[in-house]
Amino acid sequence: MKRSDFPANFIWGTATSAYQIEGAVSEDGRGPSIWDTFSHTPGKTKGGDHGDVACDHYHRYPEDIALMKELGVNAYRFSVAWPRILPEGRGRVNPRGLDFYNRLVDALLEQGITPWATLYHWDLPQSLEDQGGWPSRETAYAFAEYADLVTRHLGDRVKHWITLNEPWCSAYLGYHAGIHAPGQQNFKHSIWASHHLLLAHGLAVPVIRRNVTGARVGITLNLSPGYPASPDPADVAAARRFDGFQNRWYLDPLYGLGYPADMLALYGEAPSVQGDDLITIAAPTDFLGINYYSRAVVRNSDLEPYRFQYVRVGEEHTDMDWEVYPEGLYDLLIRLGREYRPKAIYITENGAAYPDAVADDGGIHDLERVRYFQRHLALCLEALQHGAPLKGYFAWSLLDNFEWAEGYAKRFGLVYVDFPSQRRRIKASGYWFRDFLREAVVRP
Ligand SMILES: OC[C@H]1NNC[C@@H](O)[C@@H]1O
Repeated sequence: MKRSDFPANFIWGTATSAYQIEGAVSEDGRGPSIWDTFSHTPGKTKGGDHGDVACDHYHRYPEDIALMKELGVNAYRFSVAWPRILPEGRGRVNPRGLDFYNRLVDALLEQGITPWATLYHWDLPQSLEDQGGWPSRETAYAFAEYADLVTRHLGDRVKHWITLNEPWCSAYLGYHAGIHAPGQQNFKHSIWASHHLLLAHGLAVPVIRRNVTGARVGITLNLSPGYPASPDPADVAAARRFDGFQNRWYLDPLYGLGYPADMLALYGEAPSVQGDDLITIAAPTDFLGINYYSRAVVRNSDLEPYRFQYVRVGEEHTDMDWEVYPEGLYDLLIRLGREYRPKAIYITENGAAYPDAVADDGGIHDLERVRYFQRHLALCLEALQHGAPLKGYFAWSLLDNFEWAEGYAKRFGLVYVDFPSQRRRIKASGYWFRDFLREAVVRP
């Protein structure tokens, strides 16, 4: 499998997010986000890690763009930090926050790298959380105002917009499991949050189209194909419930099907739908972003409310203890193409954490990660050849960074970051990606 097997106009990028790499959390007028609060709450993150400095990308972005250039990517997916733009979430605008993204976008374009901007990658302004957060409908309206402001300022140069990153994580991990910010454990709030996140997306789509000539708008979901642990009908039904919990709860409303009836019955908890919400949420988009890491294998369980239990399978696992299962990406791409028929699909994240270390020769020989990318890209190609509308791939991540509750111990980067010194070193996987991308470049 080589680059030239893919369409010549296939997008090849790397991805990051603001809170995971920027640092400078109190600089140039940025306000606090729920992740500032959560990561500074004792016991919430491994080793008390937080994003105060992270990869210091706020100051080092020229060096990081030079790394993207060296890798040979033609696109870069980053997120805009809402609390940098609107420190209180609404109202007062912070011009220095806007200026950072102006400089970032200009520097990317100067290097011939197409900017892909995610408007929300989990760093909700704390003041909005204080007023109810995503369980409150007001937050969806605040998001639409934020999207309007940002796209009016960057839309002349940024044409690719992802409204939300992984609303499932924001709603479930943040409001029910409680392992992500804001750390609530309230099922009803997580259902309301999921609805207001989708509503926020739907409200923002027409705003982005109005502000950005030639906009390409989509959303990014973290989707996992679910497989039953056995052919037992109880396990098969559990896999269907997992699929509803993880995938269909978001895909169905986004593609005009409303919330899945089986899940509404299972939950016994209706989202706070009002008026034309479901029409708003199903606003036509130009692409579906997929973040794929692994599959889920589940069996039946009486554990309420989801009534499935994960089963650990497979011989090979990453440092996150996620099974390496590239076949799941193929299955997912084929299913989505057939069942939801998105105009286009982009893999907006795919990658793996491994316990990387600098070897005596100064290199980082992350050959497991090289294999991970090779195997997943091979199945991307197969899915594409079998009709999946796959148009691009973003490796997660450009840099080792703040892996949320896992802190800095989980390294996903193509580039190794020595955090005390902030020195960047391209890993073997980065050099592999570079050579893969160079293969099809027509030499003058
Ligand atoms: O866990 C790896 C990645 N998954 N998707 C969202 C990103 O912010 C994570 O770092």
